[in-house]
Amino acid sequence: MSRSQRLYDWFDSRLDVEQAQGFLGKAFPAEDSFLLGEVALFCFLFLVLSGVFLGFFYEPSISDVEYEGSVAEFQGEEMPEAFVSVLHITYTVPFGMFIRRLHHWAAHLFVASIGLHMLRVFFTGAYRNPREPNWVVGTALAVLAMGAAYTGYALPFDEFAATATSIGYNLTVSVPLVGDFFGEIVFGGQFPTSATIPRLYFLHVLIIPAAIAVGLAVHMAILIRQKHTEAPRDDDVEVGGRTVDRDDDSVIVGLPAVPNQTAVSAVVFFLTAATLSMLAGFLPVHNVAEYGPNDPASTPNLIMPDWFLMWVYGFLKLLPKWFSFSVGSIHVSTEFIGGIVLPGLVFAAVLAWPFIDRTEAIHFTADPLSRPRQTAVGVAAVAFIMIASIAGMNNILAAQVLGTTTDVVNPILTAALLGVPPLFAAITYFLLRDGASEGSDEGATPAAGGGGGADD
Ligand code: HEM
Repeated sequence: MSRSQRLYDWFDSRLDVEQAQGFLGKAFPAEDSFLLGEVALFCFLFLVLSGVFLGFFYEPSISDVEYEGSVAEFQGEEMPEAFVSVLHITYTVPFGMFIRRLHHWAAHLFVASIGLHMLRVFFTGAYRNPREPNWVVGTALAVLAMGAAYTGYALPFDEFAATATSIGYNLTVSVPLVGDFFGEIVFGGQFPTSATIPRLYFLHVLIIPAAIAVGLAVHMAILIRQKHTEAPRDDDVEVGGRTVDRDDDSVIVGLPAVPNQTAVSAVVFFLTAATLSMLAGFLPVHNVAEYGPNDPASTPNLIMPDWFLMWVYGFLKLLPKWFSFSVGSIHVSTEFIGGIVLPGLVFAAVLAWPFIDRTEAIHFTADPLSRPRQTAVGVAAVAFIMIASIAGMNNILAAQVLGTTTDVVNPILTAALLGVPPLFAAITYFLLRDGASEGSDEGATPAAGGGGGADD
């Protein structure tokens, strides 16, 4: 008996590997866009690993300490400990700057890949019956990912990031009746108190990652239970000596999980690692030494959230200040409407979508070109978020691009936000209408091809 066979038998007698073989042979459809979810998954892994490294050196406190590090301009100065520890990570700890940058880029790639994954699921109709629950779990994961990035933004406690984070505090306390309570829980009271950074740190390193990990476990469990969607097949497919009918939706045709799909996933893993390493090696991130420690007495000229929250900032910029009212003793402010109500409605619409676009249970994905209505809605939604994001940068657009003031560009941006999405939706609909047979969601998408496995 060979050594490998003996090793196999050793494990088999203890772990019943034989029984797991059915699971290891499960088929995974061979579609490149299905790998976006894996990129998000691997980014989360890199975030946790790099975050653990940073956690060894970061100090979640804003008590003043004397700086004695290698940045000459701060020598001997009393500064918040959180800020000092980030300078220490960046300039003194071996590989500190690299890991800090890697953590930063992994966070951005995480959110970006989630966004693209969500668009893939939307445009191919993979959210439809019976996958609505996974769409809902996914939406929660997207919110948590943004929450993780937001709570991490303020941790260096430099002037720029701390001021941008204070916008979140203002939005939180703007919620009628319960705002102050949540401001106390999340920020430890009036931003920034000595409790603010410890609270944000606690959320950033424990509560939100744990919630993401639980959400991911549920997301993957539902995926395995329901089986992955698959592109419609052109023809019957020969797999492992049996013929699978082109319309047989009880069987998945794809690569066996082990070893083929595992090899593909390994490539995605190493490509993600390589991309993040390249970014961390060559692209600097948020330069804390340049901004200096947070100074509650001053406000930086430019305040900006991260790009993925820019659309929310856009709502805040476009809503006129008079757009607020009172009901009895309850004041409904512009901050509350622009920063909480409107984004809340956007997420409510996202959550509700699979229950609006209702179908019979369906296994195959759809061709976006054969779904004029749904694709038109998707195009309008993307246009809406992009215009709102441009509005979030209205001051840069006005001063640096158009050489004018925000008073001039704001009405144009408001008109664009309300007018362009419906216009794009109408154009998309009319362009696709003739080529698609409405109601037949499965258009002429070419089949994913055979692959090596079939999974009942
Ligand atoms: C932390 C964030 C997320 C991670 C790591 C993640 C990961 C994954 C992975 C690995 C898959 C299987 C491969 C694939 O289809 O790409 C998947 C499938 C799926 N995801 Fe996500 N996902 C996340 C967020 C989301 C979001 C924001 C949505 C939508 C709102 C979503 C909805 C779905 C659905 C419906 C499926 C099943 C698709 C199918 O069967 O074709 N996910 N996810």
